[in-house]
Amino acid sequence: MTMKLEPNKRLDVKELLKDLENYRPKRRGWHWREGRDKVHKIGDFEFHEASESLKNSVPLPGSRGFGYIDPQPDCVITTEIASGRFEDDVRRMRMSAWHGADHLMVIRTAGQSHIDSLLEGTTQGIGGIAVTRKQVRATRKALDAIEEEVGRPINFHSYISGVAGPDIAVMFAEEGVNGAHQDPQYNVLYRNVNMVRSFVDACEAKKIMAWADILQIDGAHNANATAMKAWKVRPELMVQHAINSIFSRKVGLKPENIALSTVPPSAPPAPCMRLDLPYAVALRDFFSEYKMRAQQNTKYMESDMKEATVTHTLNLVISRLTSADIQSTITPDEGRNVPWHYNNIAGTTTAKQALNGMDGLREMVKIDRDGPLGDVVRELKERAVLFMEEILEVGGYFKAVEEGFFVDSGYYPERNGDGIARQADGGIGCGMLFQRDPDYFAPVSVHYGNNCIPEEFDGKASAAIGGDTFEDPSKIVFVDELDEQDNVNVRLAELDKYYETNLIKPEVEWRADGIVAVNLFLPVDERTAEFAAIKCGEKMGLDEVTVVHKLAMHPSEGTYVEIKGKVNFDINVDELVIPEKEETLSEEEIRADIAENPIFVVAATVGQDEHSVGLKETLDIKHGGIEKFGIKYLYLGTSCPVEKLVDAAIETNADAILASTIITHDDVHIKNMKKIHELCIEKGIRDKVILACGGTQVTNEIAKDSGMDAGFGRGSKGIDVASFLVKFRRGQA
Ligand SMILES: Cc1ncc(COP(=O)(O)O)c(/C=N/CC[C@H](N)C(=O)O)c1O
Repeated sequence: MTMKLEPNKRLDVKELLKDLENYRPKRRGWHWREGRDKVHKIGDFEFHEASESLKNSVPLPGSRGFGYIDPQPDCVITTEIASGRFEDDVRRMRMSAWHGADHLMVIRTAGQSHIDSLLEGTTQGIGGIAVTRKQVRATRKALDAIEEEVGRPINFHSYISGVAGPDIAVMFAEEGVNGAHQDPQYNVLYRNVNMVRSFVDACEAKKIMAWADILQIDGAHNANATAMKAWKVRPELMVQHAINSIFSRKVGLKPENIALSTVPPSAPPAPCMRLDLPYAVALRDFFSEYKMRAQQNTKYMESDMKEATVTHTLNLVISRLTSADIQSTITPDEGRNVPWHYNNIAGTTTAKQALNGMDGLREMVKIDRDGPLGDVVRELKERAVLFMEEILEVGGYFKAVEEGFFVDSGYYPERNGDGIARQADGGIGCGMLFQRDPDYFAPVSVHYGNNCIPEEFDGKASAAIGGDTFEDPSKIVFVDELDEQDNVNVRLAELDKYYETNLIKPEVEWRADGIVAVNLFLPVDERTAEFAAIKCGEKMGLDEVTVVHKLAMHPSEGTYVEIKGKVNFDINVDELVIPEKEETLSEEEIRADIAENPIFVVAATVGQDEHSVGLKETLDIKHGGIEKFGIKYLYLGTSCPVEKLVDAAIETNADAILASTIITHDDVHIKNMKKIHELCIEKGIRDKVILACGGTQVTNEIAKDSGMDAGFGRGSKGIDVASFLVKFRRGQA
């Protein structure tokens, strides 16, 4: 039943859908990363806040300089995926897992909170995904295979809220969901579900979550995103955390499964550290027995992905200066539209990179509680306690909600009277609560509150039905599809020519959606640039061109614009001309050949170029350069005129010239390569000397087109060059 994934094969959605009715989750409950409390020796370094490494992963690009290590931070890292089609989301989950996410959160389709039953089948979602049993089961089955592939358990997460909360809790427990948001305050404040109904439902839902060992995330972060000035609700956020946490404890959730959803309430250009760090400290003072789920604040995210990433990084500094058991990421394009594949990865890798970089920060930097931070911490706690006291004074939580205590834009005890007020006798589901009869009996194994179990069942309520679905999964009713049109099979059929074929199209959310993004700069004001950019996209042959981001570089000098549009072609990969990848000879073979037939090389960084690192690494023995294989060389340094380099080759009767060129302004790298080639012809040595050029923007194709015998791009090493020289001399390259 378990799918097997091969790294060099795409996930087969059709195989995933096979035999779903018989799929059973491998395990229940939340998984924390392994090895969090030990020192990890990874590459040349020790990590003090890391966890076990992955079996398969994609390291950060910068890992190239560190032996391609990919240290995994100690905390769980989340990415939220919900393109609306689960069959595309599972592919994106696989990509995210390889980049370090082990908590995959699926946000529900708009308004699912108001649906008072379970959705069945796999309908397409809007701005989220229709969370149905089939979608959950298919996703958990895919994650079973993905976690095998990366070598780390993955937590699958969604939401237990809305009027069908308890039903969803049961389905999640049956299907092995590992984490869920559950906070009755969310229903009340943001979905206007009747407050009494919400708390009664929450008793049932939380009881079931406790049984299934599902980790709970609360909903306090929403006040952040909803309040006019989020930093003003800091006292209230702690009150909301307190209410949901103690309520959850009373129902039976264990503290280590109660995660507070904490989001730094502000962002630059505000002095966000001075507002958010004291808050993070105060929160952790109050709630040290629970887990912290830190997340970037989505409220201040605009369409500028770089800006979003910098704010995200500042949030991560707070996590490292205080604590985060789960670091949930937000995609940098959250401020634009439904997140795109590669932006889920971008959010994940921002977290991984920053947390790697700040490993052990608290061993060096201490929070100074004697300075201004201490005063703010105390003040925030006082304000929170006063808020809680006033709730009691007015007659309790429901009364306080009716009086609009929550999400008021005032900095409590200030009040601006613009809080979200709900009536205890109003909202969705109002009047739908019925007192249980004295002899009420529910034949289920997990249930909240009075349950008068008949003597004959000896305290085992579910014995009345021979066991319930928690005990006997064969009793789960699995509905494959309800809607003949809106289901995954129809979607797969529509795109059949792009599944397991040689045809591909660019995509950002869904397979073959054809969407591409183009970044351009136009030397005009913002308004003109917006329309000119669209025209550029159309002239490039894109359809449905829209601007997804624009930023004035100057009121009149120019504007940076990002557009998206659809291509109306697909690529047949079989028709691509892909040059054979150069196979590198073994070290021994290279060394033996050089020992028999020495090679002498002259090398320099040419033109006005001062970049020397890459060439030095290619040459000297310390970095595995060509010297390591016995090749002798004369290094002429940087900014070396090509004439001087060619003359040196003549004087030393060199077998090869190695030129390095990083700068590509005005295609200077190409011009220099051509000049070396022409000079060698002029001086009558072209057929006696091997010409090779390296540089971050150099490819083998560009170099050969410019008269070189080979080109070496980013990431090339000494052995690549040495192997080429030997093979070329043998006439094999
Ligand atoms: C406590 C709670 N319950 C339910 C829902 C979702 O409920 P609907 O299906 O009604 O949208 C949410 C949503 N939060 C957004 C996710 C955020 N990006 C996060 O990571 O926390 C929620 O916070």
